[in-house]
Amino acid sequence: MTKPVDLRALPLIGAKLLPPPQPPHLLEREKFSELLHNTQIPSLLLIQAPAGYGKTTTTAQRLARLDARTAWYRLDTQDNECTLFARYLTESIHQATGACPDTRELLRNAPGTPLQTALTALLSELPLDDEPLYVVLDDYHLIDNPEIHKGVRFLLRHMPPYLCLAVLTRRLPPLGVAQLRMQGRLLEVTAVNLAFSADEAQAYFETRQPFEISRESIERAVRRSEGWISALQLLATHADTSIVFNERVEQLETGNQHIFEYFDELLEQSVDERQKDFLMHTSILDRFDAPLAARLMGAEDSQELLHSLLGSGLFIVTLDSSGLWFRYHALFAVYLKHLQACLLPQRSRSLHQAASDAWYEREWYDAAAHHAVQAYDEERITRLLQQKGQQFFKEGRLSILQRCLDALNQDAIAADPVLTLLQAWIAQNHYRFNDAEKWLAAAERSLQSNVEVQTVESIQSEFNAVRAQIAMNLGEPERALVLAHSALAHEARYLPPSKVAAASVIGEALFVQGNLHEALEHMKRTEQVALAMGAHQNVLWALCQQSEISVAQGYLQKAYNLQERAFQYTEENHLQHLPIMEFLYRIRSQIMWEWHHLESAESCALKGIEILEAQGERWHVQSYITLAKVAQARGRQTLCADYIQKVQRMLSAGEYHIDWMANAHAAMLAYWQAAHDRESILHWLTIAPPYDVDKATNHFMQCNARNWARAYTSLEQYDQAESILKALEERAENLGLCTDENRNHISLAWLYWLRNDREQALDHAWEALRLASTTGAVGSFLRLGKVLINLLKALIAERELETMERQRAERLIQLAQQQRDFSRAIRINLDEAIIQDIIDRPDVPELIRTSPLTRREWQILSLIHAGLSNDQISEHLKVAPTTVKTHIRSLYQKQNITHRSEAIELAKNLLSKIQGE
Ligand SMILES: Nc1ncnc2c1ncn2[C@@H]1O[C@H](COP(=O)(O)OP(=O)(O)OP(=O)(O)O)[C@@H](O)[C@H]1O
Repeated sequence: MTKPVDLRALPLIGAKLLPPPQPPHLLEREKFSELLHNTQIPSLLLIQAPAGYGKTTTTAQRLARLDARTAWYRLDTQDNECTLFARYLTESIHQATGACPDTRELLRNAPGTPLQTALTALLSELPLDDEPLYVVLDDYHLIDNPEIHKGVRFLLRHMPPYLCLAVLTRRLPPLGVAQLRMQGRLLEVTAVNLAFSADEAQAYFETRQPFEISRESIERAVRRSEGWISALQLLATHADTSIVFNERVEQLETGNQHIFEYFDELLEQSVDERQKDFLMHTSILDRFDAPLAARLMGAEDSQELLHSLLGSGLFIVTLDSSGLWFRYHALFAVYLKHLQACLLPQRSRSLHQAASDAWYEREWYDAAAHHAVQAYDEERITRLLQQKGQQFFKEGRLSILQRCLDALNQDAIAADPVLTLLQAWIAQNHYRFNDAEKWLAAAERSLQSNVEVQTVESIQSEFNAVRAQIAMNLGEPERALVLAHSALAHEARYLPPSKVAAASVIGEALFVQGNLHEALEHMKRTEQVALAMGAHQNVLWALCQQSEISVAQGYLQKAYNLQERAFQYTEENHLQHLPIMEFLYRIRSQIMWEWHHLESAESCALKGIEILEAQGERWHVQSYITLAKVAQARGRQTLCADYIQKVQRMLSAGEYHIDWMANAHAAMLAYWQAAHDRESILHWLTIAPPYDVDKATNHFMQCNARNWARAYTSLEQYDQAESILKALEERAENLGLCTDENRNHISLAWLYWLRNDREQALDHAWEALRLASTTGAVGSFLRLGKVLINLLKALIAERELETMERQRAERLIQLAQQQRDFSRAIRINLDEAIIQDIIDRPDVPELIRTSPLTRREWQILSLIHAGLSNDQISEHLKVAPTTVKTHIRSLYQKQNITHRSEAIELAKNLLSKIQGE
């Protein structure tokens, strides 16, 4: 028999006392630059987060920046032996400070020394006052010996004030954390803090990937990984093109083998069979508390199991401050669902049924409906729809409504007017107009034989509300008006919000017919009725429509304010995830683009994509259009081309309203013009929707006709363009479509300028400038590209502009000058060899060698030296301005710089070496 190893006497492993090596693609994290100061030292720095969240890397990075004395101790399971723990601890402190030689000696000679004695000796040897000292206990979750916890508590009670114990752990250690928190001696960092933001992820990928990744993709990756760096790292390692990258991001939702394996190992190490059972049963839930878990498990001990799992450092997120509600981390949830489907497939249905009933009893009806759908349980779905379908509709919860209806038998729907109306509204909302009509007709047939004539009439009138909206969407406002009035003639017995919808159709019809004032008044009244009814969907719709009408009238600020009201309403009623929110974000992004607030325009478009993520790409067209426009304004040609391509693909694959098409075509034409792609413009003319200036009574018909004029102008067919624009202009002026007037004058100015008709060009430019004092238009001007500079310079020189107009013109010139043309976009490539050359020189500042800059940071330093502003750098490098800021902060931190002038000085010094000055 072999003798058991005496752990107390084992030699110490030197590597356990070394700070971890820095990863090769280390990202400086600005948000931690304020963490810890040598002046204010907490007793305990607790960094607690699940595996792979960056606890070790972030701590090591921050302590290195602080340049403080650090005793690093990486624990493993062997360190549960008390003396071994005391020896390593003493050794690490000794190596960092030279202190505690006697304790070190004592432990070497008497390995059986009790922990308490050893720690007392260690504390007695530490001076009472000294420079800050950080003692890091990394992977502390591996310690489960209560004696050691007791020893650490002892240490925390008696250690000198300059000493900070940094405990890095996956789970909460029993170290009297609550008391330290109350005493103000604790500093906590959690998974929420450690998670990478989209900006950080973008900076991280930019240093790693040679290809361009869209912000959309980055945000999706961060959303799905919840900023978990290990998953982001995996994406970076396993993708060599942007297409593969995007595929990997998609996989985060369906399941990635490497991540599954990672979680397999984690479960193997940290949970027992009973805990695993808990995970399997609750995996189907989007959120849970202990009673819900108990209900699904049918077990008494679920409270204890939950408690033990929370203590095991798994990927479980606490949802509220009461600490009663939890959910699984998004990627862990994907994994658990997969495991559940493999291990307990036969239980799936009954688990979902139990969950549906439990939620129903708690009056969380959409969760109840969700699980009823997952269980394919028609009975439960029907019961829920009959009781709550109207409420879902009123509150705009259309996604769950749709999933319920999709799971039902068609005859059951046709026999029920409420279900039919719900189904028809959903179909119309998805632009499946024929389907909607089929549902209505089927119900009419089915009901005719079963109910009285009067009832049939009133049902038909309610059905006409849907038909009115369909007619509206098909571009038939006259028919829409007739149907809407017929819907308003009867009480809405089955689905009261239908009547509000019919009323808003009348407003929409008036709007597209060019009766802006009347339309606005109508929409205001509709909003009031919807508010009184608590019909959220209709309230938001009415507000968005008022915003659209205000935009058409040229009052963009008023439209913005209306949108603010809608956002506020959303917040008050917790409606942030309703599909209609995409509409609100979309119209907000359009105003932001027009005002040249590109970052906001981009983030609103991305928000729209996020909201409709589950509905499929078809619904992202409008967001993609904005993203293409933003990319063009930033001079990012590849990205713009990608979005334009996507939009084209989607337009050719499905049918879209002329409003969407005209908007898309405008972006496409602007792109082709900037890319000097005459062929695409010529081709577009062969497939473009026909225009009719007489019908250009609204923004989309105006836009469509203007697109023709744009195309003709780009192709130097000026006469055709002129006749369209002149007729459009007259129509817009008569109807008070001021934003269109503004855009028409810009187009006319451009046209005449190209045709060398200077006087007319300046007349229209001046008029456009005047109108811009109401609209605030910027984006529509900048779309002209560099031509705008000469045009406006001539205007300032040759006409007597009022002060405000001149200032506006000057601002536009400035923006146009900063704007990058596609063809002129500059990419600066600093050669690796040259950088190495600089670093190798003996006369470079020490920090350049000890805190190496990334390639991107070198580029940015050289651009700062060249005198570019942050915005210009972002344009040059084709990255977001926030990314530039992140790089600059990191650069400053590394080189201990506080002002731009110092950066310029450093760059001058370094770059002069390669330039041989
Ligand atoms: N700022 C960063 N820049 C680049 N990579 C990082 C950064 N932070 C963490 N990483 C990478 O993420 C991975 C996980 O980081 P780390 O080991 O620090 O996590 P941890 O939370 O300490 O994990 P564990 O619980 O397993 O100890 C590592 O591969 C690390 O290199």
